[in-house]
Amino acid sequence: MRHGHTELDTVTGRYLDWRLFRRFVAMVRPYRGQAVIALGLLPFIAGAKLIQPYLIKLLIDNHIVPGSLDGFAGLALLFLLALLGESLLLFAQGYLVQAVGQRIMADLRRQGFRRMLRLSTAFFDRHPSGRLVTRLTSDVENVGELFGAGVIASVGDIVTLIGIVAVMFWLSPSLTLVALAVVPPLLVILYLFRRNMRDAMRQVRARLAGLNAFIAERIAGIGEVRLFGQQRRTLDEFETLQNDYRDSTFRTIEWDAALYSLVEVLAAVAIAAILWKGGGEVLTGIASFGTLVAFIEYVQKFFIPLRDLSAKYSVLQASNASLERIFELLDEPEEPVGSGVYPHGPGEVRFEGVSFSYDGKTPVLKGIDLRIGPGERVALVGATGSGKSTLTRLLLQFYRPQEGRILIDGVDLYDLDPAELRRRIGWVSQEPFLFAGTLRANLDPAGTLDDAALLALLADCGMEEVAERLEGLEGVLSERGRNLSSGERQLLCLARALASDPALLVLDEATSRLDSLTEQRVGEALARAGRRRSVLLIAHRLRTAASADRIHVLHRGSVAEVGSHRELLAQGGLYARLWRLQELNGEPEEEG
Ligand SMILES: Nc1ncnc2c1ncn2[C@@H]1O[C@H](COP(=O)(O)OP(=O)(O)OP(=O)(O)O)[C@@H](O)[C@H]1O
Repeated sequence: MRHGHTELDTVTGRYLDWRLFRRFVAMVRPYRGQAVIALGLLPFIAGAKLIQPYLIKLLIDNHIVPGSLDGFAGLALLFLLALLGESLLLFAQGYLVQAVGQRIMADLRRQGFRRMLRLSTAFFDRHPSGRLVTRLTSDVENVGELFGAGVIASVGDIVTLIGIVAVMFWLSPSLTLVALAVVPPLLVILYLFRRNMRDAMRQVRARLAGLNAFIAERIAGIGEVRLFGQQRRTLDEFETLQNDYRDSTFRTIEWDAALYSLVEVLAAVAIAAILWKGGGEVLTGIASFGTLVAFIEYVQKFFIPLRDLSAKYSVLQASNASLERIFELLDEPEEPVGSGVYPHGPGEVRFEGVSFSYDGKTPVLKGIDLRIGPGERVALVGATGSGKSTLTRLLLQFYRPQEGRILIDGVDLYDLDPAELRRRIGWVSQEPFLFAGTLRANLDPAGTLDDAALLALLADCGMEEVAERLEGLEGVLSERGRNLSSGERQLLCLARALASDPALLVLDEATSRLDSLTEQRVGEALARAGRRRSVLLIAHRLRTAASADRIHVLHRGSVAEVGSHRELLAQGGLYARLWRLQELNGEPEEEG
């Protein structure tokens, strides 16, 4: 099970993909004003930072060493102002960067979620929900970091570095060369760090996605976890996943700590070398004491951006995986949609030679011909897995057949706007799904019906008591409608399907969870409702299907028999056998 998750969260081969990165930078465009201000503040921040050691040098050389207080206070005040200025500018810049970063994150999440809502049903068959949640949460956050901690801060570091080296050269080229002598070993350390850190960070992210997917799946199936006594095993699998995640996090911490301490050591070596060489220059009068002190300050400031730059470069590289995952989602082709209006004809539905496979290999429906005339009641029966629900999913444009056509009043279904199509088809699926929210919002998502109509619908579907218990239309349903029984959920879904006054009603085992009395009552309501519209009915209990105008018997994805109940019984084929079997099992005969 564990591998099922981690395999999906593979660490990709590429490190930093500049094409993706450029695309990310394009996302900053709407906020370029703020981004430019944040960048524009960088030279001022660097200036405020760099002037401080120089002011110390002036204080020492012009006032402390000669013992002159003239102008001392002014310089000291300037030093204080430089410190304060640096802090204020850093605050303003940090705020701007974070604000832009958060906006980019919100944009990415919005675009990702909007895209998800437009993707084909097949996409969701392929991607576990936990992983999709991770893309819109942690992946987006990683990418948000790219802007703030990554791009802008790196530019800041580069500006500071260039400034420091320039000032050091200006003050003393010989001391600068001594300080820069530690740069080659530093580069080796930074190279090793970068290579190891980016791998470790990408592991962290991949493992977090795996952990999230696992948690989401097990929470969704918590009942089954308990039912099969799998708590212990689930906890063990969780522990393994989370230990892997923790271990990969430890690796990043180790590399980070190692980098910090090694850079400190090199900085100390550089300072010692400057003290040695600079001390001699001070004694021989080549350099002033103030220059030496300022140099030590500059060297310390020189190592910080170098170290940070390297750390940020690894963040940037590691974010590639997140960028890749987000853009992959944004590039996922949307479900192709037609734009035609629903025909205002009598409402004939026709399947012509329709074949379909979910994976493109295993055929699920084979050359289906089926007609639902205006106002007709057509039933689909057949063994489990014979393709009945799949046929209804094609009718709702959830999937597209590989062969054949589905026509509504002669118009190809795939030329129609799916939103319009789905409004005209009332569908009650085998697994009724309700959203957390009020009874009203579930019953009439479009908000088009008044209270009286909604209450009448509920009464028609035998839901008065439930509505009373929930204290009316504003009564709240919990997630997936868990505070209703499965039969009650089915009734509510029926009422919801009828609420839009559909031209065609598709009932996929829509009354399978009801007791006989309720089923009879709902059956009458459906028969009343069905008088004004066509009905496609799927039923395992044949007596539910018996009253249909025509019954199609599906067998392994093909239509094996077609006819009315009487005709099929007379044929003595599959349907007749099934009917006899159900009779023997005590299903009351009820011929239509
Ligand atoms: N999303 C899917 N991805 C891949 N295969 C699927 C998917 N949904 C269904 N199938 C396969 O398609 C076949 C037909 O499934 P379908 O749900 O249409 O059967 P059914 O006749 O409605 O069965 P039941 O009576 O159990 O509801 C089955 O073999 C099933 O395994």
